[in-house]
Amino acid sequence: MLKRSKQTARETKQEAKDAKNGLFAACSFSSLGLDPKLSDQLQERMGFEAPTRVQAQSIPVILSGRDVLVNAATGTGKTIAYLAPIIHHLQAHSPKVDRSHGTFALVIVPTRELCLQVYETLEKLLHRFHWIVPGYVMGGEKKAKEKARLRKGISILIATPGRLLDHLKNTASFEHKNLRWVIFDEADCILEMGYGKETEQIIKLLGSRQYEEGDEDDDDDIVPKGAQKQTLLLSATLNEKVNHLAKLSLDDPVMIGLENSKPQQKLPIESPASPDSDEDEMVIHVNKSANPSSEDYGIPSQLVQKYVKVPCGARLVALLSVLKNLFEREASQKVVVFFSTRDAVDFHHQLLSEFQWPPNSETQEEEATKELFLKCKTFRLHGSMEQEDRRSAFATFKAEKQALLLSTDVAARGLDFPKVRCIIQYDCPGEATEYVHRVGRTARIGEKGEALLFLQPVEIDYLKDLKKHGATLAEYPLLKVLDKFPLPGNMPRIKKVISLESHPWVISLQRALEFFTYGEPKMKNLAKNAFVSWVRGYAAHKGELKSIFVVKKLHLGHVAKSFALKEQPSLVGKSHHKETMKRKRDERQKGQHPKKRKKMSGGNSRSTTKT
Ligand SMILES: Nc1ncnc2c1ncn2[C@@H]1O[C@H](COP(=O)(O)OP(=O)(O)OP(=O)(O)O)[C@@H](O)[C@H]1O
Repeated sequence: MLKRSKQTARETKQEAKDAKNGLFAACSFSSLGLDPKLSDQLQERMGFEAPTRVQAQSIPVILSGRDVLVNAATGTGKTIAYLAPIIHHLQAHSPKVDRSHGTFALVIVPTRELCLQVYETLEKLLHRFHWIVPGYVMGGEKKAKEKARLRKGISILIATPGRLLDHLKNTASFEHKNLRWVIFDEADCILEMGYGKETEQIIKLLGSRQYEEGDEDDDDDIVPKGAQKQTLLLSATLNEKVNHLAKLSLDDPVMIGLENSKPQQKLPIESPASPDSDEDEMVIHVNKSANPSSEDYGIPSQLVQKYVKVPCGARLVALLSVLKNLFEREASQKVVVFFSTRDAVDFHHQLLSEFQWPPNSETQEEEATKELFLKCKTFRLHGSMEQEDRRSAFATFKAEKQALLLSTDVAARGLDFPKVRCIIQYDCPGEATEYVHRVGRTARIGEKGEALLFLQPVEIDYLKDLKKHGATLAEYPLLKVLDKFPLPGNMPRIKKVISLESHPWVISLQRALEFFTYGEPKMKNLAKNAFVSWVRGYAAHKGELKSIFVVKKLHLGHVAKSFALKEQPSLVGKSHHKETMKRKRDERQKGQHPKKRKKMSGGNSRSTTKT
């Protein structure tokens, strides 16, 4: 037995080593053409022994001034790949860059947390180049303070699209006539989040790619006339959806990591307004005849991907059991759980922060042995939180060694939390791209990691969709894990469990959770709100996924159970309530028993913003 576990440990170590070997290039940062002080900073101060492959491929091309599209797996170091060449050029700039020259480089990112993260990396990189000023502007911050910072001058600016557009339109002192680099990090996400129109306006307001010849000479204008703006688009899931943005912003781009794309071609700067209208002008073109099943996204090879099949009514118990098992197996680790709505995050956060175990204590001694069901610190992150709470949750979770983060998709893109061992997708992501980014919060830079996707039996076809994109998942042995837990009191252990719901551990934990939820009006309200928004979110799945996540197939009583509610709240909106009543009336008239068909009747509820 011991021999086998030693062998498994050896194999895991070897796999991790292989992943690292495949990730790094056999060269040094300085051999890529970066300034020695900058290479030193990367190697000595930041501890990066060698560049990753994507860095080795991208840095020389970006240094050469070409526009670039970079598609590389999550956690492969794309941030350094675009920041290092910019710093290389700026530190050598003559005359020496100072605040009065305004902004030279603009990095556009989809979320506030990513904005702060890129800013932190930039600060570290600029350690020896104090005259280059980093800065950020983003939603949730005080505009007046940002205006003051922009007036003073920021050399490299990180921004979220909405706030950037606001400053471009309304902050006269925002100096950007020396702008030389525009970077869209997580380019596809910026568009998917509905920032398409803002992005087009930003591109327009920043002006054409070419600095106009013959402009009046200006002392602060230090970019040579005729020089070109350089634009970079990066993501782990660049696909045909970014074509419109690519056509608008890129000139003769070099593709990195887009093997199926068309060869480089010269593209018109101004393109027709309708996205992807002309196939010949597409920048990213997935060759479907070479790969008829669709495009593969880069998922780290060392990531262990699993799914757990759970009937709806047992979902909550399964989640708590999986988490307890994870933290009992390895106390010192970090886990992220993704939910589809903000209300669901709030409910589960409150529950996990307060729910104690064992549930029934009859004596004082038993009461004294009670402890939190999950002993780790639990954090939450979503878009309705106050900016300060968001910032603090993000920073604290990053620094913790053992913790759990419950989040919406706001944490799915780009965030780099060190040492996250496991990603749980309790609510299914939308498209496969979101799956890729969520799981990409673990197994970063060659580290090991696990990902677990929760699916109801009726949703199992989602696995086929993932397979089309190169993700193959093995089944998680849930029953085996449930069997490990000691049963409270004198509950008999049944030898053969027929269904998951009849498992004694599931029954006892579900009962305790419902007792807890009904113990406090606040908890019950959180559960009801979470139930309502979850059902709406479920109804909002788009495109082909609508045939997998069919709201009509939901048993709302079981959904309620998954929020520790004993019965289905009649809160899906008055229209739903009316519909249910009408259906029950119809069923009675037809002589059917209403309880036999307790499915969702209407599928027209729409989700609120998911993040
Ligand atoms: N050459 C390197 N050697 C070691 N670590 C590195 C190297 N380059 C970057 N890193 C580290 O790797 C981690 C991932 O980097 P980064 O966040 O840039 O990845 P990414 O490719 O942008 O991921 P995502 O697609 O999820 O946004 C960071 O912690 C970063 O500091």
